[in-house]
Amino acid sequence: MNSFFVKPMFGSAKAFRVLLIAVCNLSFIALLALLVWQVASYQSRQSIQLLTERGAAMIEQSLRNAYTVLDQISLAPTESCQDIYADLQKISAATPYFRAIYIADSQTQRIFCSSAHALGKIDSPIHTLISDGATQASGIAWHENSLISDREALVIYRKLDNGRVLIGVLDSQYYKDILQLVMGLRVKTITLRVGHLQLVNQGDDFILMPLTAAKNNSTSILIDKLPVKVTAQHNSFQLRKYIETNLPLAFLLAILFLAWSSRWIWLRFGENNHFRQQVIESIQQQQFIAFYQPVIGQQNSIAGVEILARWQHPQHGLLNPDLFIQQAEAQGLLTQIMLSLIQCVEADLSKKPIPAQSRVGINITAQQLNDQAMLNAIFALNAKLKYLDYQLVVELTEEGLVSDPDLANKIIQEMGQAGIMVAIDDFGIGHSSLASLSRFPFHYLKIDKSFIDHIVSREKDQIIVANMVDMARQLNLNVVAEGVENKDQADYLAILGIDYLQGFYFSKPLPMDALSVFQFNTENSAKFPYFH
Ligand SMILES: Nc1nc2c(ncn2[C@@H]2O[C@H](COP(=O)(O)O[C@H]3[C@@H](O)[C@H](n4cnc5c(=O)[nH]c(N)nc54)O[C@@H]3COP(=O)(O)O)[C@@H](O)[C@H]2O)c(=O)[nH]1
Repeated sequence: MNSFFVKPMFGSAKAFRVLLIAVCNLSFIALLALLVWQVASYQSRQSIQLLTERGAAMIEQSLRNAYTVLDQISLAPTESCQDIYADLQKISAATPYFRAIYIADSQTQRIFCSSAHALGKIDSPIHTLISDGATQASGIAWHENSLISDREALVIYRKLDNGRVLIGVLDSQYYKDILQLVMGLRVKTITLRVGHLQLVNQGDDFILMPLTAAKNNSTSILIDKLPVKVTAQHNSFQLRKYIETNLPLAFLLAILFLAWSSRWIWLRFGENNHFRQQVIESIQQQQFIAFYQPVIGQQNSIAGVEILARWQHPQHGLLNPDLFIQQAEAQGLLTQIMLSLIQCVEADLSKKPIPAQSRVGINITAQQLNDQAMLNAIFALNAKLKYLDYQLVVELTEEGLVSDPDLANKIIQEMGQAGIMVAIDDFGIGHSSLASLSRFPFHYLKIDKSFIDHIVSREKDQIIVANMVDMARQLNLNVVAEGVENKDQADYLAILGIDYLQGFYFSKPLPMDALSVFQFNTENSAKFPYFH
């Protein structure tokens, strides 16, 4: 089966986590890209808006100035062109964006005076400059040529009460320069719309053309009280520039997010975290329960039990401690499990399911000797068991005792003083079993199953076990043989004079219900007697 589909017992498969990280991070990158695009578009729009407003403000300022200039010219109705020609020339020359000033008569619809013609004399229909013939009080419009040149010009006029019409021809170059300077390369198309015509940039130059609909991605500013609109169409170059500006920050964000989210997903859906969460939930739901393996004594009856933890897992069923004790200890969860287990044991044993004065063995790791909460629980359990007339036996393996022998010694002594017996578990397989025996004040010695497995057939094991028993006698220690699986082993060990036997031949570890009805001489147990 594809490993992707194989769900580990605790946590998700690596392939699943990698896929989750990839999906999550790709989605984030897509979102980030969209965000960068949106921010850059916004910034670009804002900058174009600002530029357009600035350009429109400059154009408005110049147009208002131009009207003010026209308004300064006072014309008596009878004044002839010769009388005012010099003034017209002076005003026109002094105002930078004026190309010429003309005077027309609205009655005759003729232009009769010009600052740009010799002696001011001109005779031209008013329509050559003002298409509506000055029917309004004032106006402004693009004109494809002025009367002086064939270059386009912006024409403004003011109709006076006396029937004269003052016409200002403004240099289009001036407006082109404003637009070019203010907006330059930053916009794609710049349009100065006046009346029915618009001045539009094309390449480096501007052309006059009929109005077209403004593009979607453009910004327009209408100048107050004038039919003049400045429109700028956004430039993709500008957008790209803002995208590039935002990229370093986006890149940094992406790196931070990718690192953080990958780690989070890995841990959150990883075995350790999953395991931790499940353990915590299971403790709350009291899913750590105690099984009890009977220990058979010389009277061929239950002399005691060993408490063995089981995890009643909601998905995986009943789990043996090999599947969780080590991992729990590595994650600092073992003591919490043990505290929960002890609660279960106290409740179970309060029903007195085994004979009075039975030994009740509990396994604790050497590391837990450093754990005050664990020690407190052990001393409290001892008090409760004493009250129930049971004897607590703490089973320790030698590995770890040696890491801090002084502390271990102190605690074992304190336990002894409190009436707790201490057994050295799995005796004989460690590096320094004998040294441990000499160093620590044990009460029990539990011979490891590996010496019992071949006790009937292997002479060396027979010699070793016989010497262990002999040594234990001399050291005044009780001896338990672990892992007795058949009658031959049990018979052999009984003859050797072992105090207690424990193993599947007598009984597997049992839940409390089964333990309370367990009978040593029923069909599920070995025949008795073993001890002669
Ligand atoms: N710190 C703690 N350690 C604990 C606790 N509960 C159990 N353990 C340790 O987990 C190891 C595995 O325990 P378990 O799967 O319960 O196995 C025990 C017996 O079922 C097994 N056994 C007993 N007799 C026989 C037998 O005849 N044949 C056979 N194949 N197995 C047998 O041995 C285990 C008990 O061993 P020991 O502790 O050395 O007496 C085990 O190391 C437990 O110590 C806990 O609460 N805390």
